[in-house]
Amino acid sequence: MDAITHPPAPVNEPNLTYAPGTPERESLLVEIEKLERRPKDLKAHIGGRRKAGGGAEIQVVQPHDHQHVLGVLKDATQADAKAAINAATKAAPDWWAMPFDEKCAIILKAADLLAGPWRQRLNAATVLGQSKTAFQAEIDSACELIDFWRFNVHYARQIMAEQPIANSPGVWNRTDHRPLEGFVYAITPFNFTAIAGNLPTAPALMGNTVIWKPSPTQQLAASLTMELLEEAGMPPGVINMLPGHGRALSEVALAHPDLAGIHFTGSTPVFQHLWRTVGENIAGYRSYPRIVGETGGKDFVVAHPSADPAVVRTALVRGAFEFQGQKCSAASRAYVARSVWNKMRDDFIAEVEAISVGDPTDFSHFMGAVIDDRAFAKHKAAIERAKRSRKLQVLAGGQTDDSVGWFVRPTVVEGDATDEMFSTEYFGPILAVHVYDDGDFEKVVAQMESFAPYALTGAIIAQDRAAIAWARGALRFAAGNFYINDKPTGAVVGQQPFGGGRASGTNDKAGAASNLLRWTSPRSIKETFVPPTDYRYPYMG
Ligand SMILES: NC(=O)c1ccc[n+]([C@@H]2O[C@H](COP(=O)([O-])OP(=O)(O)OC[C@H]3O[C@@H](n4cnc5c(N)ncnc54)[C@H](O)[C@@H]3O)[C@@H](O)[C@H]2O)c1
Ligand SMILES: N[C@@H](CCC=O)C(=O)O
Repeated sequence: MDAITHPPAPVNEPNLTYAPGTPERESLLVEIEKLERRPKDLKAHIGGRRKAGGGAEIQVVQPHDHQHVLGVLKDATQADAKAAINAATKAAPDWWAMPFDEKCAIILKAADLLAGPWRQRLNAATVLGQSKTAFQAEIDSACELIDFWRFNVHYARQIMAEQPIANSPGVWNRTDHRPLEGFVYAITPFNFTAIAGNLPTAPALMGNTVIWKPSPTQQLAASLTMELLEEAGMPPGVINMLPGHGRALSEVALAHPDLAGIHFTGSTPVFQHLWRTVGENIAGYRSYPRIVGETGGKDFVVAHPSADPAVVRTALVRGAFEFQGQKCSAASRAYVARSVWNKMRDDFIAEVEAISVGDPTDFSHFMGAVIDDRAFAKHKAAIERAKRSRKLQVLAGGQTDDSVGWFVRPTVVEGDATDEMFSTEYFGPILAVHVYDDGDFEKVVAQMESFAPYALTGAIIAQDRAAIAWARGALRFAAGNFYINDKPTGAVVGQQPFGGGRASGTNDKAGAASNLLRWTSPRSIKETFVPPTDYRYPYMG
């Protein structure tokens, strides 16, 4: 019989500093050099075998040096999709039968491999493939993914232990936390290696088999994550990874009767397209697919007249421009009281103009390049429109250059709070600032609360406790992650469960029990020890 066990309690993985002379800095550079040497063949993983997809070739390049090819993948076709779904279906019975402790051990081993021998390989892939600085890669592809894996094991065990609290005399009630019946389709974004690693593994930990489609621009780190999981002992067919754009894959997966769930992170329009397609196909599924999606944001910082200008300045620089503003949580609109703005404006603009942008393998840079030519064109168009607008003024940045890499300077635009700058997600290093008269604090909060359709992250910066309390209430539904006197980015697994409402997603909170619960379908079991043998009740006399 299985014992009731206690795996190690989760603790957050500490961030390494990468300061000059540290061993982590040296070993990251060694891994960067290895990955840069020759392009990697980024194959599909289907039923434990590596296989080239059958579609068109796609090159994965360094965003900060777009002539430098890191790897090549082939877009997955409908035939690849069918093969992957068959592999997931075939692997399911053995995976269901595997004891839960063994599933936990695979995930905990993956976390330890990543904390140890794989750390710098995955960080190097994230630096090169997604143009993250060493520190931005460390908090993502190392610490956050390790945390997701360790904390998910902890939360999954809490779910498994959850049992009915009452039993009538002679009865034992139990809950069987079953996986879903069918496969889970995990679709992941370019911007976080940790999110890409979490979305397929969370349903797998709960006993499901998975089809994983990473973003083409994150494929280098995704392929290494898959290799790491195989080294940790993930059995063939439990997670099947198909590279590419996903269109052919979705044509098959979203129409398949065994689609049991979608675990998505990415933009709001793509999520709405997936949901709409599921709606159209609803009569054809064996069960109602679970749909979990964390999507876009237009995240805010509100600075009250009592705010410390230095705190506002730092929260805006880090919150808006780290990783080129390509965090769903990035501060992209700020509302600053005029008295505070007057004290911080010049220092803030000077600080933004001094930010160094370039190849992130040069550790002196604070920012790298934006992810691809599409993102570059979108940011450039938004900046050019701001330059032409009479309602807006570009105060800092505004320059773009795609000759070597897709570089966009951190840009600050001041102006009218009803402009689309304050409601559209550009997903780049563009911060819109609205300066308001100190007496208009409550009026401005009322306007910005629902001006954008999103509700992901937001921050209030103030020293006046009554203002903080009031804003916390007034902005209750405006953000799923709300910060007081801090930047709106950098949620930590186990500390600030992450996700938002409104157009930002289903708010199932990645890395929390509420997310894992979506990948189970509980069965209630009642056992009667001495069952009745006479159908008549006592009242019948
Ligand atoms: N809320 C969050 O937790 C969170 C976290 C990270 C990123 N995001 C959001 O993600 C977006 C940026 O990431 P992105 O550019 O990778 O997003 P995206 O929506 O362009 O792509 C996300 C994924 O969907 C895939 N995809 C697109 N069409 C598809 C289809 N028809 N079938 C299957 N897959 C398809 C893409 O290839 C990619 O793998 C931003 O909007 C950002 O706010 C949100
Ligand atoms: N969880 C991350 C954002 C993930 C989205 O891109 C943060 O809190 O900054």
